[in-house]
Formats: sequence, C-alpha cells, structure tokens
Amino acid sequence: MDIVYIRDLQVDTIIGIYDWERQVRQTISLDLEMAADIRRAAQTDDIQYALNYKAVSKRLIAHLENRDAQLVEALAEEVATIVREEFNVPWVRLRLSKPGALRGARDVGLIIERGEKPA
Ligand SMILES: Nc1nc2c(c(=O)[nH]1)N=C([C@H](O)[C@@H](O)CO)CN2
Repeated sequence: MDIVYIRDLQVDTIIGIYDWERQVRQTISLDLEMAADIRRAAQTDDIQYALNYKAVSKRLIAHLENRDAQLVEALAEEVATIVREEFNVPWVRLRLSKPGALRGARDVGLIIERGEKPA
C-alpha cells in the first residue's frame, strides 16, 4: 500500500461549543494519510492517474471554511467521508488538531482511521 499525504493543512472555520467560539474563526490543522496505488502515476508521469493532493486540499478547504460545527468529531467524520467517497480512497488516517484550544497544551484533537487498508 502506498500513501499520499497532506501535512498541516490549516483552515479557518467556526468550531467549538462555547458562545465565543461561535463568533470567531479558529484555525484547525489537518494531517491526512490516504491509501493509494501510485504505480500507474509513476509509470505514466500523468496527474490523471494520481491522487491529486491539491484537489483534495482545495475540496476540504472549501468544505471546512463553510462549516460551523461544534465538535471536532463532526468535522473529522466529514473530512474522512469526502476523501473516501469523492476521491475513491479506500483507507484514510486523519489527525485533526485544534491549536491553542486547551490552556497548557499545544493542541488538542483526534485521530481517526476509516475504511479498509489495502494489502
Ligand atoms: N472531544 C471533544 N472535546 C471537546 C471539544 C470537541 O470538539 N471534542 N470541544 C471543546 C471546546 O470547543 C474547546 O475546544 C474550547 O476550548 C471542549 N472539549
């Protein structure tokens, strides 16, 4: 199994359970690992056979910038679903971080895996 990854994709969005969090955008950060078979893209040197990380990031930014979720859990599930269903990714691992959300911690968030890992 090969992996195409995106690290520290930062997006400003409305996220949080407190009143003040409904008023201001906060930055979240995504680390994505997406299962892919890169061999055809490698052999052809053609982007049409690649999992295009630019296209993935554009789609996720567009989605997240228009959300106003309360929980990071909600965003994480949406991101995993978009990646799997719209980009035909069989397995994804996502770390979604909310920097500065907890005093004393650099960031908080969650890590999820969805789908089946190809052999
Ligand atoms: N498991 C979670 N716990 C908490 C969340 C969350 O989204 N998932 N959110 C908050 C607040 O919005 C917090 O980030 C504000 O500092 C608290 N706990």
